[in-house]
Amino acid sequence: MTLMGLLFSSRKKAFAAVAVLSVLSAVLSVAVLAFISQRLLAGGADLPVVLLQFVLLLVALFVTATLAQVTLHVLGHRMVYGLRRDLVRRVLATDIEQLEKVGGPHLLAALSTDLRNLTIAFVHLPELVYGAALSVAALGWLAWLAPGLFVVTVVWLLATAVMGVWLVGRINFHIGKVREGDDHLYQDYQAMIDGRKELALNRPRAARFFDEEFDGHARAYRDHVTRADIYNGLAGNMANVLVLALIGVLFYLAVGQGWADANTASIFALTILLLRTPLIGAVAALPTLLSARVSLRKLAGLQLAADSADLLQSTSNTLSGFSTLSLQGVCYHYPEQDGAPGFAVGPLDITIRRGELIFVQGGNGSGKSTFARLLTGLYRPQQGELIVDGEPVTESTRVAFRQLFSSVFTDFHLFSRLLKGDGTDVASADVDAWLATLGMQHKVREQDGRLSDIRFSQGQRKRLALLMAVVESRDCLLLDEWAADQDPQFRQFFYLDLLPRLQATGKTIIAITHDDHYFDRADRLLKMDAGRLQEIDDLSARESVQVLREASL
Ligand SMILES: Nc1ncnc2c1ncn2[C@@H]1O[C@H](COP(=O)(O)OP(=O)(O)OP(=O)(O)O)[C@@H](O)[C@H]1O
Repeated sequence: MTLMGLLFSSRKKAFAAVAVLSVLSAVLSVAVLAFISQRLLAGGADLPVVLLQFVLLLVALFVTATLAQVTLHVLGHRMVYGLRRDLVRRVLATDIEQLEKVGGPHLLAALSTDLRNLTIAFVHLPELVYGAALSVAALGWLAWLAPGLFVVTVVWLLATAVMGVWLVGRINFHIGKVREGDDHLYQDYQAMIDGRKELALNRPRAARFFDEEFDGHARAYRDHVTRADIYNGLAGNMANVLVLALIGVLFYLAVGQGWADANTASIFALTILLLRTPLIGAVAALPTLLSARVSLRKLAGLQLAADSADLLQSTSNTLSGFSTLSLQGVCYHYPEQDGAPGFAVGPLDITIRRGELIFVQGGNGSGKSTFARLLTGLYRPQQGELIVDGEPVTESTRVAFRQLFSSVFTDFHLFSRLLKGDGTDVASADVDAWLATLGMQHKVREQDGRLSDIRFSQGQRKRLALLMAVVESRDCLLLDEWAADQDPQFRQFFYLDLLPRLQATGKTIIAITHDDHYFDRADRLLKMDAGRLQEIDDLSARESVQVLREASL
């Protein structure tokens, strides 16, 4: 969609008002010129009246031009605000598979660079709209004054525009590269922030990262943005010189060749000088408009979910109270990379009964976390089905299905806001009780529905993430290697005391774990191996897993 289309589609009436006001102020600008040439310069006895009319004309011009610009500015910034809201809502509604495909740095670049480009373009839009209206009004007047000179003017301006097309193509090319450069730079910033410890400990790595990755991208960005600006400057200068040349040509044709009198030629010159400012302004605004066009394309390329009114309304847990939850023939392939096939999981067949405590074990990279993402509905099975109490999960029930789960994944994010699963506030007493259970009561407290602090060690942050998950009071709790960062005492407390306590409240618990000492605490033990799931159903087999594991250590 174009900028104008975007603006027009959402607020038709306001846009129409701006257009009318712009045309009116442009007509008034030309009227001021006409008044100067026809009335003021003519002189006469009624000068006070003429001056009063002149002042009134100027006041009318000031009011309409200001109204047009203010309305367009307000409209433009509202538009950007709406776009920002839509974009964030759509990101929140988009499946994590797509978000992972796009990647964090690209999303950040879209949310910052693309929105900024659109904002800047909207700031320049008033000049363009006004310039276009002024050009039409001024050319109309010139056509009425001297048709011959008008035709020359139009042909000259069109020839200028045709010459400008090549330059616009070059500017557009470099603007596209600048936007790609933004994506690379965001990737570098992300690596620099996430890898701060590694880079601080290894200065040679930091130096090579700076020279080979960041600096290369920053230089490419600099070169493209410089070229875009040079071509733009060239376009501006060319427009300026050709417009001035046009004045010379018009004077020559009028006075030299007798096409019109000197007075008409002067009026043409005055009018073209009046047009020069918006014309140069339009050329100067070109890169911002081209950037906005590239940004609109980039935003469309993210393939985010469509926005809809009920997107963020809290989903009632319509599937609450399930008896069984099954995966039937569920398969999932990661996309291939550099010609190599992606990792494949499945077919997975498993039925989980309400209230069970299930452990999932398996080697690194065997597919446990992928299984967890499929089970929780975060990944869409490419084959097979999720089934709740005999009913397949469909597109319309997928979001509700996800609301069955609370989770602590290995790459969890710790929010400070405490919320129940239905989006309501958590009772302070519950939070305090859980803080005490998790041994965090002296470190952090609940304050206005938030945790007073979240800057803790990884093990402590995981305890708070568990607190967040349990106060949600959802039916199922999924924990991905939760105990891996806990000290031995708390790990023991977790397996022997906390999990049974949570299970006693009716929760179904699926815990991915390598802690084979506690495998016998689960109702069921599942093993993931090269993307296939098998159930280890007798204790002796569980012990053999344990013995094998100990032997391999
Ligand atoms: N985002 C991704 N894109 C492509 N492939 C992926 C992605 N995430 C995981 N994989 C592939 O899937 C395989 C299984 O990953 P998964 O995270 O499910 O393993 P895991 O059993 O949880 O491992 P670990 O015990 O090390 O956490 C990985 O070896 C990797 O090849």
